[in-house]
Amino acid sequence: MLLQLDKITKSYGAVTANREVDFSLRAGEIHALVGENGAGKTTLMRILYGMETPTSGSITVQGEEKFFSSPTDAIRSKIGMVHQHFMLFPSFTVAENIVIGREPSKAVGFDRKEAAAQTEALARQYGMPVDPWQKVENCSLGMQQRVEILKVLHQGAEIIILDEPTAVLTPLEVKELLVAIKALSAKGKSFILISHKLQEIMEVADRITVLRDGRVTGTVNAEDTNVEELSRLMVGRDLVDMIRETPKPGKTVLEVKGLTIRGNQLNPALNDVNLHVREGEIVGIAGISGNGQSELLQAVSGLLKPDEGDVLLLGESMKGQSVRTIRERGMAHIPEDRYQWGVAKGASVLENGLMGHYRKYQRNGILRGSAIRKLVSGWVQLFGIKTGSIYTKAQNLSGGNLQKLIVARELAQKTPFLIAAEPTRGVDVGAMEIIHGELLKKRAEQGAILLVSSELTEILKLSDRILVMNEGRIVGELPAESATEQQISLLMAGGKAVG
Ligand SMILES: Nc1ncnc2c1ncn2[C@@H]1O[C@H](COP(=O)(O)OP(=O)(O)OP(=O)(O)O)[C@@H](O)[C@H]1O
Repeated sequence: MLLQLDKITKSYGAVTANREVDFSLRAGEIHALVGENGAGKTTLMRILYGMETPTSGSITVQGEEKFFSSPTDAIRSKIGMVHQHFMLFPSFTVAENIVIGREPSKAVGFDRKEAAAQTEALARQYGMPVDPWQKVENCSLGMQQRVEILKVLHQGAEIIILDEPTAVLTPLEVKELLVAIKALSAKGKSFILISHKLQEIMEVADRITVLRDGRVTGTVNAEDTNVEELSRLMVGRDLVDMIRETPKPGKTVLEVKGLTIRGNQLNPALNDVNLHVREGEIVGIAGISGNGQSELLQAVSGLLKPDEGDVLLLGESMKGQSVRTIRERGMAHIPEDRYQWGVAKGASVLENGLMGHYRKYQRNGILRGSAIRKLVSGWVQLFGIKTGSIYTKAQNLSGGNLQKLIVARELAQKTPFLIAAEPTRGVDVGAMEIIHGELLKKRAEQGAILLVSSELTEILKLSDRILVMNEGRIVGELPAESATEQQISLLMAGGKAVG
């Protein structure tokens, strides 16, 4: 046994994130940690990585009890962590990011060539190809993920914590990452893997520990369980398959005409994009991230001014209109990056619940306190948002619970048009079921939804029509009832549709 966590408890005031958690890791093992949003997975790993101090309990590494007061302590004990959000310096090269903190030096200053050589050697040794000289901001997300892992390997990690490592990767990048993790574990490295993607866990994990409400509800060998049993252990009930009613599309709500954005270093170009979404319809956009989906959504929501083309909402041109006006005319927006666009982290759950829509909840310039509190408390219940109270700061919510708050706020607006970008990123299987149900309810109420998701299963499950984007263009449209993952993947990669 390489690592043992004994009876770890962590309380934040009235909230207990971990309750007497026992967890162990063997050398060369891949041990998955699963559980509902807010179950306490990230907190437990932050404790192991020295970012938080446990209220009680102990950590033993290779038979020796340890007290970590910072990540530097944990790194010294050969523990590395790759966080949910990349922690790389975008303007630095791959090699610079990998050696940071342990930079090779020459007589005067930093030895770039040696850093690149070390990076190449590490990449070769562990079969994780990267380009040492490439700036991180120009790397694909898959490559960035490899850089994160190589960085902890460069620090000498034997135990590697991966917190939702596949959340932003394409299906191919996910496959490559899982293969790399397997290969590393065969070479003796041990992994703790947090993920909501139970299928992936079943593919790579040796053992799986389930957390619920901060407690361990069970540790099982992967070969003795299956996805259904895991879901049940996590959410405490069986999940039900949703019923999708036959679409009854009405009049056009959103029309995008010849939308063109000349690209620059930050934004890839958008080339003559045309699409429409009707009442009672979900139009899904599939594509490898970075192919113009973000720019399309930003242009539609008024965040980015296009060079050419127009966006019509309910028949009216939104050219030159502010985001506020577009929202007031009938748009709600679940943004793809919840931290950058979705919330103000230092504000409370209640304040975030109003954000962008507070004008609706005022009378004579004064916010209607009790009505607002009732409203936001209602969402907390409906979506099972785990929070100390509605006055808790958003930054203290777990990632998935923050996502549920944003989804609840935007769905509650009952607007004719909704942009749903990665609506279930980082949420657990139970919450995913609820969010999908709510999106379908909006469709049944004749709402028009533009869905962008890197999860093909989500696109296929929810969409009535599927558009595929590649290099800033719509390269294909497929009816959802006959589209297959293979067809979509081929189009996403720039191929032609078949069948
Ligand atoms: N600094 C903090 N202050 C107050 N409460 C916190 C703090 N950090 C975490 N929590 C609470 O502890 C609980 C566990 O959160 P944690 O982030 O560990 O969950 P998780 O299982 O990783 O969830 P997710 O799957 O959504 O990432 C949540 O209720 C969260 O709101």
